[in-house]
Amino acid sequence: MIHFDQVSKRYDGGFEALSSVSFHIEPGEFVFLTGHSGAGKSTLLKLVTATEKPSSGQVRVDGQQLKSLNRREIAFYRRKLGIVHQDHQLLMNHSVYDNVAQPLFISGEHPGDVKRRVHAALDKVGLLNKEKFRPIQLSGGEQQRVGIARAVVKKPDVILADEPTGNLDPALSRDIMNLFAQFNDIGTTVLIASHDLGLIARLNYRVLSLKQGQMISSPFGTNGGTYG
Ligand SMILES: Nc1ncnc2c1ncn2[C@@H]1O[C@H](COP(=O)(O)OP(=O)(O)OP(=O)(O)O)[C@@H](O)[C@H]1O
Repeated sequence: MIHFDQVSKRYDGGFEALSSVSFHIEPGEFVFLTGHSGAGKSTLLKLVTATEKPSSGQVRVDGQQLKSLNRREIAFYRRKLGIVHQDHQLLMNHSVYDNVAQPLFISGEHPGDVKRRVHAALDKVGLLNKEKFRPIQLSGGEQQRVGIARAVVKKPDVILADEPTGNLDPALSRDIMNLFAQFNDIGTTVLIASHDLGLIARLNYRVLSLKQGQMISSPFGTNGGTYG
């Protein structure tokens, strides 16, 4: 589903954030991406979302060579991705309902479908009773769940999450991971960047580890990895 072939990313200014990274993730896999701060995790995710382009090498997702896509094709490509940000990036002046509906409004869905799908997504994350609230009226964990509902409302093929449990306590972090596991159970490919080694160790998923821009463990295997 996600293929990196000898991918390097050098930012303007010359810093090489990723160096010749190769790995692949099969459809329906659940994979953690870990590494110290600055190791290149967010950069790797930005290459998958086509927010950044590789300086060299190839990124293919679901058979599509990302560097050959034009702006319109990138917007269309992103429809198959559900992206969860650490800081939620919610619209604070809008209701929970409107936040979750946002991707459907953007893609011009029929209003009847919007309501059905938003309610299904909110139900999945346990927030159906808070659809009229504004994000500011919710706890951090609830806000993160709104972000997840927004990411999954279009039934993406791939969920990408950058430190989705960064500010949450251990119990809430487990709840969030369980949610991702539920989406994975129905076939969604999941890639999560996380520092939380304790949480990762408790879950039996493949771990990709980056160290100073290099992939240092199990790029193709199925066992866990560490970084040090
Ligand atoms: N737009 C940019 N321009 C220049 N350098 C950048 C840019 N974005 C990231 N970098 C650098 O690339 C390196 C990798 O950054 P990245 O955000 O991918 O790391 P990370 O592993 O996600 O770190 P963290 O866990 O702290 O979020 C860092 O040294 C960072 O300073």
